[in-house]
Amino acid sequence: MIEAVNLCKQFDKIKAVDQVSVMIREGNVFGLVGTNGAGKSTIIRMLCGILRQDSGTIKIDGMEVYENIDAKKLFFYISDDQYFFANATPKDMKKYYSVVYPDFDSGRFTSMMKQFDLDENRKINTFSKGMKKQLSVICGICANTKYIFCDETFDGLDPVMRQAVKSIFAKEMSERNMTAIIASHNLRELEDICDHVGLLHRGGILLSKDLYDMKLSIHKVQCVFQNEVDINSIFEGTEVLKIDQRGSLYTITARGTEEEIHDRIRMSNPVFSEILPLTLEEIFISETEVVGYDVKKLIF
Ligand SMILES: Nc1ncnc2c1ncn2[C@@H]1O[C@H](COP(=O)(O)OP(=O)(O)OP(=O)(O)O)[C@@H](O)[C@H]1O
Repeated sequence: MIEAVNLCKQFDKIKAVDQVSVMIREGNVFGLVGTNGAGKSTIIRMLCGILRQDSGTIKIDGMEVYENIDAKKLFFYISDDQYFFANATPKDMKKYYSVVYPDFDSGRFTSMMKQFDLDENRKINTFSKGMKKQLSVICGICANTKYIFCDETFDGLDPVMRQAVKSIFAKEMSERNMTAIIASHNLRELEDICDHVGLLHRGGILLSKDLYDMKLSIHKVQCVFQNEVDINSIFEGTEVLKIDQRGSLYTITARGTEEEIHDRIRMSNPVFSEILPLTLEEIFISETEVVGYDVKKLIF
């Protein structure tokens, strides 16, 4: 488990990270989403022990991470500006990582390179940006670490490759309970892979939720009633996040289980009612609107 409590980091006058606390459970995929400059990379760099926090604590499996080799062996970090040795080939990087990570799977590295159609013997500095990203992902997966930190890893990959990488991640999670922390400025990118999303804004966490819980606890219903109704009295005692009315058609987003919402609507004799699926984007918009933020400006 990774546990960070009240992390703060300041660069001169810039408060890059301000009192951030996160708990990342084993086997989970934690998405860190936020605009440019929100503090995502700074948090990941602190979690990896590259930067030292000004205050707060970070524990990976109970160990401090800064300058602690035992803790660092537990994870692989794919940074947004990946580093490879000058003039190195993928084969050189494989040799290097085999020394750093005791469980590095060299056989798998070779077979994944073939699968991704990358040449192990070609100089990495002749690779395209996307090819370098693919190589980093292959190195990260083959390191066989318990945790993997990814900073904008899907950026720069074409849509087919993005899906391929996501399914490799999903397989690692189901087969060996790998835990991933993925930073992205795009919420849509995280929707199909994350279990938990933290929304970062100006160095602080605005919202941090389990996607499963979120999807179970907010619903959108579309309905038409026979007579004039007072929506607020139908939903009395529960929080209505949004009401949209077009003629006699209401679209209501409210907190509650599917059952609870259906029951309330049914009591008012609707002509028609249907629960509609909510995207992660809509959930975030609803959740942050109620605390006074226009999330569309922050992440879309
Ligand atoms: N080494 C540094 N020196 C000075 N300021 C820094 C440094 N690293 C980050 N910052 C500042 O800290 C803030 C957060 O930066 P960070 O790179 O963590 O954001 P981010 O959310 O990862 O952004 P992006 O999506 O653009 O990569 C920014 O204002 C940035 O200018």
